[in-house]
Amino acid sequence: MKLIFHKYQGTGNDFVILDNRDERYNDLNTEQIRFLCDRRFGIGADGLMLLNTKPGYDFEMKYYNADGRESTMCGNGGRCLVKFAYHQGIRKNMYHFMAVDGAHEAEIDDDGTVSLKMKDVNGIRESHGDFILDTGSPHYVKLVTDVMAFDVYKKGMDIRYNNTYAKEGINVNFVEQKREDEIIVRTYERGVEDETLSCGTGVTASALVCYHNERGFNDVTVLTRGGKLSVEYDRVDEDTFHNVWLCGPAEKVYEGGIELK
Ligand SMILES: N[C@@H](CCC[C@H](N)C(=O)O)C(=O)O
Repeated sequence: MKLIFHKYQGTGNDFVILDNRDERYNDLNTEQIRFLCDRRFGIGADGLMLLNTKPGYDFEMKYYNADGRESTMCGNGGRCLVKFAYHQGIRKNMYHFMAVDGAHEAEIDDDGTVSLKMKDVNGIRESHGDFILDTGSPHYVKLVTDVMAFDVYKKGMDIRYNNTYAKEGINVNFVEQKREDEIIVRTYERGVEDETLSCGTGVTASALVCYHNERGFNDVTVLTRGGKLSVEYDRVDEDTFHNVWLCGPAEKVYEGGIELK
């Protein structure tokens, strides 16, 4: 079978996207998705998404990690899928789409920036001075100094595979506070089982942990190895966050065809 794919990236978090509105890719299996995401034998990507139809919404997002398994929400993926929908002719002032963690809104600015409304967050758990929260995907956040010199792969893997998280997995973020409203984040991603250049739900989790206004509106600039994002939100109380928006670039890289066995 010849498969037509589209490659997108959001701050270096890269994705294979398939237009599945006619359901032609419904039967893709784990092995095939893993092959498509393989950087040596396939196209290469951190994850794969299907653009599906969904009654009552502009579209549905289905997300798979590079290991071929369907996973939880992907923030950068969601932003890339909105840009893809726009390029496929789905033109809206405000997009409404369904994902695994519920309904999302998104908009595209004149400069191409894609802003995605994330789910409300209710609850941050503290453990040994680190933080655990769910921003659509599960995240572990650890504050460190000199994050660019940090061994993200080794330390991330140690946490992701410890007894507590080994079975379900968790994404692990290492965060350096640069200024009151600016942080640097590096993430070890579950399902990729490596550091990625950026992780949207991880950036969001890190920004919620690093609030600067005790209550009300916060706007945090987040630097990743793949570029700059911003996270805006209202801090309702200690661990309740509403109106959480993840904003940044999402670009088409190329499109092509590949033979599937
Ligand atoms: N890169 C994503 C997160 C994708 C899901 C994650 N790997 C998981 O399995 O939890 C993002 O931008 O949020």
